[in-house]
Formats: sequence, C-alpha cells, structure tokens
Amino acid sequence: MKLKELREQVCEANLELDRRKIVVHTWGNVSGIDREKGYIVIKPSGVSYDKLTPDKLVVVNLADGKVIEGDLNPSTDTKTHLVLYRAFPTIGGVTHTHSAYAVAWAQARKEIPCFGTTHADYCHGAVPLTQPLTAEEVAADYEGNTGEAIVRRLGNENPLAKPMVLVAGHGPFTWGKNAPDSVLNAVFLEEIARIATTTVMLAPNAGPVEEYVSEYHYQRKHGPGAWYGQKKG
Ligand SMILES: O=C(CO)[C@@H](O)[C@H](O)COP(=O)(O)O
Repeated sequence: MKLKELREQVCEANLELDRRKIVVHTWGNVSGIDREKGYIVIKPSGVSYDKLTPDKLVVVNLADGKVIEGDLNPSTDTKTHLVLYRAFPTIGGVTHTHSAYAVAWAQARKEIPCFGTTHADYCHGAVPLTQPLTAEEVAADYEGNTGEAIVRRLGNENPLAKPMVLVAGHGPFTWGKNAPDSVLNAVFLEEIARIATTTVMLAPNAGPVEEYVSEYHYQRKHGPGAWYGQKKG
C-alpha cells in the first residue's frame, strides 16, 4: 500500500472512533502498519478529531520508534503500538480508546467472561486483563511496558482470535488485520463490556457460556479452528 493510501486509511479509522462515539476529546488513537516498508502511521498526539487530516498523521519506524515523517508528535501510546506490532506479526492495525464500559472493567481489575454468543463471535474466550505494572516498569518505560504486559497476557493465543485486552487500571487496546478492523474490534469490545455490565447486574453469579457454544459461534464466524491460527477452510 502506498504511504498516501495508508495515511488515508488510518485517518479514516481514527475519525470512525469519533463517529462511533467511543472516544471523548482527543482520547484514543489508531495506527496502521506497512510491514514491507517497516513503518507505522499513527494519530498525532493531542489533535482533536475534527482537525485530523491524513497529512497530520505521523510515520514512525517500526524497528527503532524514530519519527520518519511528520511535524507533530506521535501519540503518547506509540511505544505500546510498536511493541504489539513486533510481537504479533499477523496484525495490521492497533486501536486504543478510553471507552467507558471497557475502562470500567479495566479499573475494576476484572476480565470480561464470555457470557454469551455476542461476545463469542468476536473474541475466543474471556477478554483478558493484564497484570498491573510494577513501579519500576512505570518509571522505566510506561508505554513500552504496557505493551509488554499485553504480550505476556496473550501468551500463545492467536492474537487475531483474541483481538482485545483490558490494561489494568487504564483501558482497552484492540488490534486486527488492519486499522479499520482494529477499530471495529474496539467498537465490539465496548458493546461486549456494556452488555456484560448489565448481565452481572441482573445475575451477579452469571458464569461463562458453555465452551462448546462459544467454540461453535467463533468457528461459524471465523472458520474451523480459527483461534489456533489455522486458515479458514
Ligand atoms: O491513554 C492515554 C492517556 O492515558 C491516551 O489515549 C490519551 O488519552 C491520548 O493520547 P494521544 O494519542 O493524543 O497522545
């Protein structure tokens, strides 16, 4: 993909956060990657969505995090995005928001169990919660260590089958095959969190849906064995 096209795709993905009302003010950020050219394109820091244009996005080197092109500072969360791209070679886009219901679960330090098929269609199993960072990790490199905590928490899971995480005390990060896909997963996560909040209010002891139901729904949508990284087939 040409840089101009990637800029346009990532800009549109950022604006979609605002259109879908899952961000307030300038909170949140979306990036996309060109793995052949070895760079990401990410939202500039602190720029309101109504002023965001493709030329304002910042191009950052995947390997060393240095700005390749752009007059503005890249998002404060850029290092977290970079850690995820390096650890998950199959992803093409990353989204971070402070969407209210997902942040509430992250602040409550609770992962979101797969209570039903709506969740199962988009995330294999529970939406995971990271371990809190240590004081040393925060002081040394908060954003980079936030990314490392996410990677540790995903373990051997196929990231495209579990494309969402709650960072303890902070909020959601999602990813996908490209920037628009990562935004869709952010929208799905906020809705999953909203429904789960009502579920536990109605039934405080609610448990996850049966594994065979969850697996059926995920496979129906993504193909047999998709969460183990196998191709649809
Ligand atoms: O998580 C945070 C701050 O805690 C960020 O999402 C900011 O809310 C947006 O920062 P920029 O992308 O504008 O630098």
